[in-house]
Amino acid sequence: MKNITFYRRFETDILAGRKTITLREASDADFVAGDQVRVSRYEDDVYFCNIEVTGVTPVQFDDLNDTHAVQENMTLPELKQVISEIYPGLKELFMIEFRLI
Ligand SMILES: CC(=O)Nc1ccn([C@@H]2O[C@H](CO)[C@@H](O)[C@H]2O)c(=O)n1
Repeated sequence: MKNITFYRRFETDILAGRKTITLREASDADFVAGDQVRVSRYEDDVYFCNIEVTGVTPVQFDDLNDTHAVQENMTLPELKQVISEIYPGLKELFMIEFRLI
């Protein structure tokens, strides 16, 4: 089974179904719809759930909108700030949509 990690501060939102996408750089977006993926925390690799990927779509940083923010359980300025910290200067992102399984 493939694996993906999330920063631990997002674990609660993911488990509650409040965060249903993640925006990643290309090297971290090697998934296709239907993939079942093991999810663990980035900091300590502790497993916390499995997800099914429901879609992978390229998205430009400048095209991020309120729908993306809602799917991340953030405001749009918060989301842009978070992404700018994780991927400084990166314009081409990939939206990985998922659901808990
Ligand atoms: C090693 C590494 O890059 N790990 C990442 C990368 C991203 N993300 C989250 O995805 C969304 C958009 O980027 C935001 O909620 C991010 O915090 C994450 O949890 N863990």
